[in-house]
Amino acid sequence: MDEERSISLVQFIVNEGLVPSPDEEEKRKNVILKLKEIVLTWIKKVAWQRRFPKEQIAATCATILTYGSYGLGVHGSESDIDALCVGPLFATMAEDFFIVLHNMLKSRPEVSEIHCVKDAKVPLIRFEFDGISIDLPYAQLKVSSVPENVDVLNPYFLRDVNETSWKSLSGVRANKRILQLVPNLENFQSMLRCVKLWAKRRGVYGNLLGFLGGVHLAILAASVCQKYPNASLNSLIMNFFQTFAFWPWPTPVILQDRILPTAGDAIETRSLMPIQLPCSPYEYCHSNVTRSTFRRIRAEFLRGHYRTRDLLKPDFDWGSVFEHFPYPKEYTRFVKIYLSASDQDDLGDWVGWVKSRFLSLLVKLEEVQGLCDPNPIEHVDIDVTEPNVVFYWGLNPSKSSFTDIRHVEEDFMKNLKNGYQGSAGGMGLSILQASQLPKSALLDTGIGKGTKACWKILDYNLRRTPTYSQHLPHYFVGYVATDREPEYPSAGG
Ligand SMILES: Nc1ncnc2c1ncn2[C@@H]1O[C@H](COP(=O)(O)OP(=O)(O)OP(=O)(O)O)[C@@H](O)[C@H]1O
Ligand SMILES: [Mg+2]
Ligand SMILES: [Mg+2]
Repeated sequence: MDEERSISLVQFIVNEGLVPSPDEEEKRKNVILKLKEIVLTWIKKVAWQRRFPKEQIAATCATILTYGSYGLGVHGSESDIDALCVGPLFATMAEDFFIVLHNMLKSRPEVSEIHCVKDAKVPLIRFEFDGISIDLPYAQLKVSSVPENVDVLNPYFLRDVNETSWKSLSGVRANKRILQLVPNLENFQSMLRCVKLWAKRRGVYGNLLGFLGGVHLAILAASVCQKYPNASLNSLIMNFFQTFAFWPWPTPVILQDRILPTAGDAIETRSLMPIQLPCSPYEYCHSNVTRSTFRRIRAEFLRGHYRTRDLLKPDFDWGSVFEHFPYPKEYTRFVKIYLSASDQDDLGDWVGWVKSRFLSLLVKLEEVQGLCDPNPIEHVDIDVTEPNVVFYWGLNPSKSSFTDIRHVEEDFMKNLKNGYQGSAGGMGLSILQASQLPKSALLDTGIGKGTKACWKILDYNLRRTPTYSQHLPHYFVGYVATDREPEYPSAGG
């Protein structure tokens, strides 16, 4: 039974198109090769500008290290490539990276949509290369040349690195450690692909809305793989749900590591779901989990457990585990968040900005409503002529008297206007009953009948190509920008 279920799960992953084709893989490899060539040319140019002797110019190198879902080998066709540029001590971030390298990239025919993201905790250049979205942060090592496959777990290379570089290195270091610690890489990768799909379908994926991000799920999955080194894919998934359905939060999830953190590395536990990064200084992986999202995530672990625990269930079907979360069935009331702008370009920037501040709206709604479920699915009202994006978040049914949402709207608008550099778009909040939801919101979850939807659904979690995705502004990088950093420590993000 166990084996049968594992086989059907592998088939399920393939049917869902989660594994990129060999052609796509080849394309990604080529992009990385080209990026490596570009940074090599760049570093020689910088050395030449510094008037270094010829031999030194010849000897100096910089490199690219991949991390994120690509680095773990669990990317889909829509995933970006997270690529860290690692340079030697003389190449500065402010000028050599953000000006010289930026200009070199910009002049390449393969590159489009290039933005500098300087105000994030992990500053980066974001662009499209041959149509693949790239996140390129920078780390500067205190060495005169960086070997192509530099070992960023080796203390020699980490001497005296500055704080920003340290944060930028954290994603690569954590990934590398995870890959070293999992007993069976292939099983881990298949498992993580499933877990990510499950989290997206059930509406509990994404750091920006207080759910779990790719790195959190990777550590949770790896911890189960460690505990059950010989388990099949099916058993790993079963154990994943069982483990976290009953996990005694806020006990942190920690990977078993030969190198144990020392007492000096003590970490705070203010996070509701602390998940420790598996590399020094063993900080908690930054997350935005709130009271509401905590409850939602836990309920989903439990549901997963109930759906998978009975190995002998005769009509077992993986499809039911990965069903879309039926918002209109689960909630009677919704808050509608309507965002608009005068053209698609402005809308892209505006929506990205608003999303980067969504957490404050969530916390506010939680305050007045006790519970709020931020559904990440984006809709477009095509009955309205102005470019727009609409969200529907589930609300606490027992607080039905709450209909005046104006002060929440005012508060949030104030927050949005603070620091926005583009031309601010529109934002409106209103309360809807489930029966007032547009048909597409019902269709999306398989509840509605097959009537023609007058709304278009953009699911940014599953597809990275909504109308405005080319214009994602620099604030929307999956990291919370520095000016709204929460109090608890974080690494990398
Ligand atoms: N909150 C965070 N805390 C620590 N590291 C983070 C955080 N957010 C992002 N990172 C780092 O950046 C990497 C890339 O993030 P990204 O948003 O691209 O997700 P991903 O895991 O690559 O998934 P996807 O396939 O959706 O791109 C993560 O794997 C992690 O190393
Ligand atoms: Mg990524
Ligand atoms: Mg990324």
